[in-house]
Formats: sequence, structure tokens, C-alpha cells
Amino acid sequence: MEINKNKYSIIVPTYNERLNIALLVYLVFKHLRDVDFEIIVVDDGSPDGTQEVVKQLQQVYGEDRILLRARPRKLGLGTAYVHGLKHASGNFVVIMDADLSHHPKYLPSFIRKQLETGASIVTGTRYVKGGGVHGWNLMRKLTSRGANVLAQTLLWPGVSDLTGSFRLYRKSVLEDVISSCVSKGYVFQMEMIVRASRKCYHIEEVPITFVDRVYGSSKLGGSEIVEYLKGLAYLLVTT
Ligand SMILES: Nc1nc2c(ncn2[C@@H]2O[C@H](COP(=O)(O)OP(=O)(O)O[C@H]3O[C@H](CO)[C@@H](O)[C@H](O)[C@@H]3O)[C@@H](O)[C@H]2O)c(=O)[nH]1
Ligand SMILES: [Mg+2]
Repeated sequence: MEINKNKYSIIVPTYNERLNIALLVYLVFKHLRDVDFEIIVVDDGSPDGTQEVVKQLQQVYGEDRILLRARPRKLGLGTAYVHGLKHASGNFVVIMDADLSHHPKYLPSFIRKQLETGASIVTGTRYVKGGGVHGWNLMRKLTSRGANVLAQTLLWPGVSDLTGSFRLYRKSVLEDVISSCVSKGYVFQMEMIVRASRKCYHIEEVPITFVDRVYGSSKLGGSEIVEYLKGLAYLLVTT
């Protein structure tokens, strides 16, 4: 097999993920053995001491492998990615959640898919054969499905999972797409992929199973849903 000379910057936004972050880091190292990567944790001043755990992980794995790029307070998921990206030294960037809903075991399939196809974006999808969701209640399932069906019908971007955030990007592409995004919260995932599709970037998908978190709770609230609907309307008129 050809040697993979790419470097992958894995951006992990955290807000109160003290109980998850160490396991996540351990699993990333376990599943990415022959790959050059760094993990960039963007913590928004978590009151639970997430940053203390990250500092301990830096002692174990090295400050060149685990980067802590904190912000003073909770400033939203979309802007956390923008912040992490500024510090990324890889030519590819992976974005994933800290709470193990995005399992690091899928990382090799994202990388393989990109190498095989030369895609600019590989997005994890729950909504094709081989993918799925575990552990969500009916309300949350309906919210996710509804959000996807709505955006799918109105914006037809040609991607099956618009709101998922487990993705691999060519860094230059992420920089380009991110600079045209206006949303700050969860709606960001949808805006990103719609804009990328409008810009005709090569997007591939890999199936993933999203398993609901064991520790802590979701930060997705009602206000995020309102923001999502606003974002959808905005994209509808502007793209
Ligand atoms: N730095 C930072 N991190 C945040 C913030 N809000 C959430 N996070 C982090 O972002 C990740 C996802 O947050 P969750 O609260 O666990 O989201 P979820 O409800 O499980 O939603 C997931 O699935 C959605 C699709 O159904 C996705 O849209 C969403 O991005 C996420 O992957 C976690 O690592 C969490 O700590 C924030 O304001 N700032
Ligand atoms: Mg989660």
C-alpha cells in the first residue's frame, strides 16, 4: 500500500466533557496507528474541569499531539470549529464530537474513502444502509429526521445526512467553505454542507452509527432548533 503522507488535524469541540475526553483521545490513538495526526480540543471554559483533563492528556501524549485551544466561555459550536481551524497544521481536518457519539473506529474509513476517491469532503451519514442512530428517544429522532427531510426538500444538496458533524475535509476546502458561513450554533453543519455542494466540491459519504452519549447531556436546546429554521430560510433565499 502507498504511504499516506497526509496530516490530519482532528478538531474536537468540548463543553463539559471531562468524563469523555480521555476515552476519546485513547480511542483515536488506538484506531489511527500509521497516520500522522494532531487532536485540537476547543474548550469553551467548561466549568466541569475538562481543561484539567486535557492538560493531563498533554503530559501523556505530548503537547504536539494534543493541542488545547480554549475560549473563555460558551460561544457556540460553529465558531468553535472556526477557532480550531486557525490552529490546524494538517492538510486535512476531521471534525468530531467529544462524547463518543462519533466513534473513532470510523476514522480509517473516512481516510480510506478520501484516498480512494480524491474527495474534498467525506461526511459520515446515519441515513444510508449501514448507518444508524442508537439511544435517542422518539422526539430526538423526529427532530433529526425532520431537520434533514426539510433541508433535503428545500435545498436538495445531494447529501443524505445534512446535520451530522462527523466529517473529513481537505483543509483548504474547509477554509473556503467556512469563510462563507454565517451560522454560529448547530445549524452550522447544515450550512457547511449545503454551501460546499453549491460550490461543487467533491463530497463522498461513509455510513456511521451515531450512539447517544453515556456521560453528560446534549447541549442542543430549543433555541438551536429555532436557529436551524432561520438558517434554513436564509440558505433558501441566498443560495
Ligand atoms: N466548544 C464548544 N463545544 C460545544 C458547544 N456546544 C456543544 N459542544 C460540543 O460539541 C459536541 C456535540 O455536542 P452535543 O451536545 O453532544 O450534541 P448532540 O446533541 O449529541 O448533537 C450531535 O448530533 C447532531 C446531529 O444530529 C449534530 O448536529 C451535532 O453537531 C452533534 O454532532 C460535544 O463534544 C460538545 O461538548 C459550544 O458551545 N462550544
Ligand atoms: Mg452528543
